Amino acid sequence: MVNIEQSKSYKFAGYDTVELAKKYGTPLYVLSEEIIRSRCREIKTDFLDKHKNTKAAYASKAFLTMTMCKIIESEGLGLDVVSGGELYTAIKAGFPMDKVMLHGNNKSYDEMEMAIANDVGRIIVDHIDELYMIEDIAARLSKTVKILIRVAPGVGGNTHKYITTGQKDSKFGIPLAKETIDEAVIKAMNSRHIELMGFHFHVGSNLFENDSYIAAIDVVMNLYRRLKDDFGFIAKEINTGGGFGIYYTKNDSVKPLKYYTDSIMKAIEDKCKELEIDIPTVIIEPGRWIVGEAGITLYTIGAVKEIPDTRTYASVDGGLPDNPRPALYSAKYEAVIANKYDHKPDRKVTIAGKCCESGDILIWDLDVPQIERGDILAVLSTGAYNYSMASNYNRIPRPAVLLLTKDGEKIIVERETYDDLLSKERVPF
Ligand SMILES: Cc1ncc(COP(=O)(O)O)c(C=O)c1O
Ligand SMILES: N[C@@H](CCCC[NH3+])C(=O)O
Repeated sequence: MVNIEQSKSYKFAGYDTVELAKKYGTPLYVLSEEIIRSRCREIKTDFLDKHKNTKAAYASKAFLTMTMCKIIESEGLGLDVVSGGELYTAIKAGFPMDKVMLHGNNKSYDEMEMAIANDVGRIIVDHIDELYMIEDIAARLSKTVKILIRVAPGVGGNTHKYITTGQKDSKFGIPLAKETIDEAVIKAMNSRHIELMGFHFHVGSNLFENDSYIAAIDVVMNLYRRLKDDFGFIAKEINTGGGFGIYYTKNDSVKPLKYYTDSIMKAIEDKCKELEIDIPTVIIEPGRWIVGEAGITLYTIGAVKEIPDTRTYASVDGGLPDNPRPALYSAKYEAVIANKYDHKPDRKVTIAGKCCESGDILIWDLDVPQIERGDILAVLSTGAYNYSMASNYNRIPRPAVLLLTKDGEKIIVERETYDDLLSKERVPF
C-alpha cells in the first residue's frame, strides 16, 4: 500500500483554506462575516449599551463594498466615508444616510453637494473654506447641515509616521490656534444652514495605548469650556475617531475594545465634571478593529529561490498590488503554509511578491516547513487596508473577495480580468 502523507490544512472561520484556493484561485481575499459581526456586537455590548449617549460608525476606508455596507447597516452602526466613491457605494447599497459621516481634508464641491443632497448625518469640516461651501450648497438646496469641526489636537499616536494624524504638524483638521478656531466657530454659529454639533479628532491608526486619546480629550474638552465661556457655545457631541490596534504578529500588545472605550468615556466624564460642562454624546469610528482580523489572503507559492549562505525567497502570485502595507509602513504579518499546517517549521524563508520591485516583500524571515511550488500561503489579518488600498501595479488584476458566511461562501467582488484593465482605455491612433 502506498503511504500517502495526509497533511492537515489551515482552517479559517471553519473553512478549509486549501479547498477555497483550489475552487476560487489565488490570490484571494477571504473575509469572515461572523468575525466582522462579532466585532460589531462587541462594540454594541461593551460600548453602546454600556455607556449612554454613545454612537459608533465603521470607518469604511478600511474595507468597503456594498455587501459590507449591508453588514454594517444590519448591525446598527453608522458609516464614516472619506470620498465621493465611498459615499456613492453607501448610497448604492441603500445605507441610511442619516448615519453617514463625510470626512476628508480636501473635499470637492461635488462631493459636498452629493453629501448634502443625500442628507448625510454629519459633515466633518476640515478647513474653514468648507463652511462657505456647505453654506452655499445648503442654501441652494434649502437644507440645514449638521457638522463637526475636526481639530488637530496636537497629540500624535504612537504608530508609524504615515498613520499618525493628531499632531500639530498634520494635514488633517483645523489648527487649534485661537483665532483660527474662533473664526470657524463664529462662522458656523452665524450660519442659518449649519448646525455645529461639536468637534472631532483622530490621533492615529493601529494604536495599542490609550494615552493619546486621553491627552486629546483633555485638549478638546478645554476648548469646549472656553467656547462656552466666550460664545455661549454648547457642544453636543465629541467624535474621538478610530485607531484601535489589532493583532498582526505576536509582538503586538493587543487590548480589548473596552480598554480604549472605557478610558475614553472616563476621561470625558472626569473632565466634564472638572470643567462643569455637560457630557456630550461620544462617537467612535473604528475601521481596522472591525475588519482587520476578519480577513486573510491566500496565495500560491511559485519560484523558491535559495541564495546559498544568504537567504531563501519564496515568491507568491500577488504581493504589493494586493497588500501595499509592508512596502508603505514596514507592516509585519504572520502567515502559514495552508496545505502543510501540521508540518513543523524548521527553516526561514522570505515571502516575496511578484512585482518588478525589490521592496515588494510581504514577510521577511517567515518560519516555514519545507515548501515548494504549488503550496498555498495564507497571510493573516489582511481584512483592513488591503483590498481598499489595492492597485493594478504591473497590470496585475485585483483578486476576488470571498465572504465566508453561515450558509456557504459567496464571491462579493469578482476577480478582475485583463480586459477589465483595458476597459477604460481609448487608443487615439
Ligand atoms: C478620521 C478617521 N476616522 C477613523 C479612522 C479609522 O482608523 P482605524 O482603521 O485605525 O480605526 C481613520 C483612519 O485612521 C480616520 O482618519
Ligand atoms: N492605510 C493605513 C491606515 C490609514 C488610516 C486612515 N487615516 C494602514 O494601512 O495602516
